[in-house]
Amino acid sequence: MNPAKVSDTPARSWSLGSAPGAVPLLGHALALWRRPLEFLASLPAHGDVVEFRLGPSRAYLACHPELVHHVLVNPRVFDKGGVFDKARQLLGNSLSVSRGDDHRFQRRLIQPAFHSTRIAAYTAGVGDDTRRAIRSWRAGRTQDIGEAMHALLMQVAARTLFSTSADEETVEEARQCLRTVSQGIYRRTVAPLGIMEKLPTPGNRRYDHANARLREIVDTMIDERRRSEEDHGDLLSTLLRAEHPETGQRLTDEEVLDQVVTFLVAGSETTASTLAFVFHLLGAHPEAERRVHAEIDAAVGDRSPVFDDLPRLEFTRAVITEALRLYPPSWMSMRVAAVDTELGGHPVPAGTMVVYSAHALHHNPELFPDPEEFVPERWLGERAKEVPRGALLPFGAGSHKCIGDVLALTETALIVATIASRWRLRPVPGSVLRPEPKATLEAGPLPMICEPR
Ligand code: HEM
Repeated sequence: MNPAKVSDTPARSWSLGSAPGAVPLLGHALALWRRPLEFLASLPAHGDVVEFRLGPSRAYLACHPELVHHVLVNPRVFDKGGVFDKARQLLGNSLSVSRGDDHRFQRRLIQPAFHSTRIAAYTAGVGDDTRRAIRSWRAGRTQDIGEAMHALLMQVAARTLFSTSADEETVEEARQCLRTVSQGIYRRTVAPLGIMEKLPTPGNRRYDHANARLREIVDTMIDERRRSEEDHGDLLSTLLRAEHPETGQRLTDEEVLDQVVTFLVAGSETTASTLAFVFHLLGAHPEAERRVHAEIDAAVGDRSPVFDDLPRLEFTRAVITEALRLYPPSWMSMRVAAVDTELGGHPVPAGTMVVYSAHALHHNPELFPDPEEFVPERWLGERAKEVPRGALLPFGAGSHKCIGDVLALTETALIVATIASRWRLRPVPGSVLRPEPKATLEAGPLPMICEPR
């Protein structure tokens, strides 16, 4: 097959390395399975492109930001195959798993719904939702901040997507279903064979039930909304009214359902984990915490923060960016070479898996000095300009770049501002952060003590 027509890899001499420590038959599969973060972060030291083996198959990690960019902006060559094909069976043909012309079509239709001018309206109630959620917090009480943020995020996601149509009980039920579905999708996409999920085990039955119930809940809301024909100013209304700019085509109810479930899966745990990491970092760095508190007090005071306050929360946003650098929720993603091609001048045969890892990029000392240190100042003023282009990649790049990035950053900043204006969260002595790399990077158990400010 002829090499595909792609924008060339940036011209310079790129080094190809091999991951050390391959085990007979398995290659590096065990290392990637058992300690994925350490394994991925160790690879850039061996080259700009590093080859590793998963059983008999060869795979490549694109380590240099320019090569990662090259992979992500050439989706016809580096295609969303592999796990995304399996995810498609689970999520329907929605934005995150579609490809090619179909993806381009969906993206054009849906992109306006995420335009920054709409985000202000979607997030208008986030501060009030957060206030309500933390009303039950008591001085001295310990709580798992990951769990608390997950519950809150589901309320916020429901508000953003469906405004007021969901009652609290239904939202909580949807949250429980979403947890089961997200974990099930992860297990099913990484499982090499499609047999295990078809067996009538209790776990599979739980997954099937949660998936059916979640879709039923969302379906009911779409149905109600279609009948009322009112514009509620939320994401669901925008999706239902979205029209392709050229063809005028709209999404069917089934397509809206797939998209909404995808937004819940792609947007809730990622944002909730980011918040948990932010509060963990603030609890561990009192000086940064003081600065965040002072900034929020000056910019927002006692009222609920809104979208327009964000420009004045510069340090708070730098803390969030630094949390996303240290703990990117989307820690690894992959593409498959659709045709024989090359990466950094090295041949990549069709069918080869090409991986990019935000975790590996963000922890590379060549890109970020003292990569393990929490330094929000990296993202302020002139210093921010020193960060190499493409080195920070929490939301990916190219045509599949996260469509919810502005929404996620806005929700995160508003929630941090609302909570930090009232509470300081202290780590429980002796508790240690152990991030869990699953479908997203989760914070794991994170007990923190609430102290009123
Ligand atoms: C901190 C929170 C979030 C992070 C870190 C994050 C990260 C990412 C990343 C890295 C990708 C690209 C994956 C790849 O290249 O394979 C992605 C895609 C996507 N994200 Fe997010 N995301 C977040 C929040 C959200 C939210 C709030 C939504 C929606 C409400 C969302 C919806 C999506 C969708 C639909 C895609 C697929 C886009 C496409 O393929 O065109 N995400 N996200």
